[in-house]
Amino acid sequence: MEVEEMDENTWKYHGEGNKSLVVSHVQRNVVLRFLKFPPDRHKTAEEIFHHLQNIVDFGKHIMNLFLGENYVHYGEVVQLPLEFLKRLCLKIQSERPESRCDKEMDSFSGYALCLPDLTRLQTYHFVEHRPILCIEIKPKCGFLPSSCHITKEVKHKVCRFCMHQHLKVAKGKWKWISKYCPLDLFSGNKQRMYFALMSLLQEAQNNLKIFKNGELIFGCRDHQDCVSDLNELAHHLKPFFFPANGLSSGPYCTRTVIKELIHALIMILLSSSTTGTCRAGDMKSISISQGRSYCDASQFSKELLRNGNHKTEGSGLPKGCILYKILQAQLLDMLDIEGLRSLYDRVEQYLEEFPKERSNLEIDGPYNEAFYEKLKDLSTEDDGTVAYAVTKIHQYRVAMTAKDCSIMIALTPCLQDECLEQRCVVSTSKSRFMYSVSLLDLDLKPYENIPHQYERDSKIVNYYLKSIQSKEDHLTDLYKENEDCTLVFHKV
Ligand SMILES: O=P(O)(O)O[C@@H]1[C@@H](OP(=O)(O)O)[C@H](OP(=O)(O)O)[C@H](O)[C@H](OP(=O)(O)O)[C@H]1OP(=O)(O)O
Ligand SMILES: Nc1ncnc2c1ncn2[C@@H]1O[C@H](COP(=O)(O)OP(=O)(O)OP(=O)(O)O)[C@@H](O)[C@H]1O
Repeated sequence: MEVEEMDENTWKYHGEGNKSLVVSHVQRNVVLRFLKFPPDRHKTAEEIFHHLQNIVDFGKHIMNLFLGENYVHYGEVVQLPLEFLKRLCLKIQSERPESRCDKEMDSFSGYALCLPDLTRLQTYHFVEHRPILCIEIKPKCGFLPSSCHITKEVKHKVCRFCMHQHLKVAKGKWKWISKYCPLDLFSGNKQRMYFALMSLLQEAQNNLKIFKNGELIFGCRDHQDCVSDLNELAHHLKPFFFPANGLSSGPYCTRTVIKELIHALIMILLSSSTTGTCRAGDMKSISISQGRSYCDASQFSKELLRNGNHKTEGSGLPKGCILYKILQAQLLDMLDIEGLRSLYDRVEQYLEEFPKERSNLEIDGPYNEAFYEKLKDLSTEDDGTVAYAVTKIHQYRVAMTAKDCSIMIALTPCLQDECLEQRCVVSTSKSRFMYSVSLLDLDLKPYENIPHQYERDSKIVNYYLKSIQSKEDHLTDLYKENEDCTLVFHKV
């Protein structure tokens, strides 16, 4: 890092999640990503350096091979002056959403990750000063598990995202249940994908954000601080999608512009990149044919059923498109948390007896070629060994990472007659864009989280079953009340 960059005024608050906080440089296309911790649980500088280096290694040696080097930006660990960090931390504090302030940005260790600013185009750097849009999508888990270890039938029919919505709304995390269903987005069927993306625009939660020139113009920083006016969004998008024509404002314009955006996103999400190395090709494809390809709770499927159509089509994803790659990584969770829990207990028991073996089992890395090779073993025949359990745990953690990552799609208009390689260009009715696709938040999920995942899974499923049941009871009561009413009515 150059000394002049150590002025806190050249950095601004960009966003944060549950585990990290990001600031972006006001001129250069880079960001700093800091870890966050509860106030009383700070780690030593050495531990933080090791944690960040592990994040870089995991991106560089595992996710890079899995997903393709064009999509993965692992960055580097940088050391920063503590005085600068103290000032930066103070400067950005007032911009942080309240719901994220239960954790503090790590300004004590002096370490952070330096990454490219993914709201900017990653393919052509000569366009740095052009206006740019970036759409961030957190798609979540795109398949229904088919593991034989599953004890609740509903998990084979309703996806985790749709079930989780009920608990989130009950807890007050979000106000309304979203109509977005990840299975629609991952279906490869353009109609279903359109419905999924439109649903995200209607209820973005933390699954959709839109940035213009690096600034958030649509989406939620927080459940209490959401910018979600589609007319306002269309106003921002109009110059990008209809640069020359005087499409007037109003509901027709909003619909037209939003439609153009969604069509562009579908084309990009389904396009196959042929560039860059992606070693997942040497891994056997994992099929989801045993599980069904639609979710019973999806509004799209319900709508079809209501119209007498009993078959929800999935066209399948083209191999090589970003959604296909993410889905393949997610499918490494072959046993479901219910099947994994006993394997975790097996490893824990072993470690209790032989605590020094933890490093040999490579639970905390190193994330290298050998670790990648182990991920390729897709067998699910349990031979009762600790080695088998550890391999399945590694695969599960990679899958969970892919279930929680985000896609960044950056779009900038091509100039008239600008001749570019077609693979990075998307055409809409009245415009042409250069685009880049990147992935963020590819940190490996911790081993220690497994018991917590198990509990959360059963909480989500039980709450869903309970709320569906009480909805059914409510409908039965209503029906009975109506019957009573009818009787009274007849008497009169
Ligand atoms: O369990 P989920 O599906 O709710 O995912 C958590 C996310 O919630 P979401 O449902 O996307 O709103 C959650 O996101 P938010 O904090 O709710 O924005 C985190 O991404 C969390 O990951 P981590 O523990 O910080 O590494 C995520 O936890 P993991 O399960 O990925 O560990
Ligand atoms: N390299 C980047 N370029 C631009 N924006 C970024 C970058 N990295 C992160 N962000 C922004 O910061 C936000 C938080 O980052 P990130 O998702 O990595 O946090 P997290 O705490 O790890 O997330 P989670 O809550 O899923 O655990 C992202 O949603 C994204 O908008």
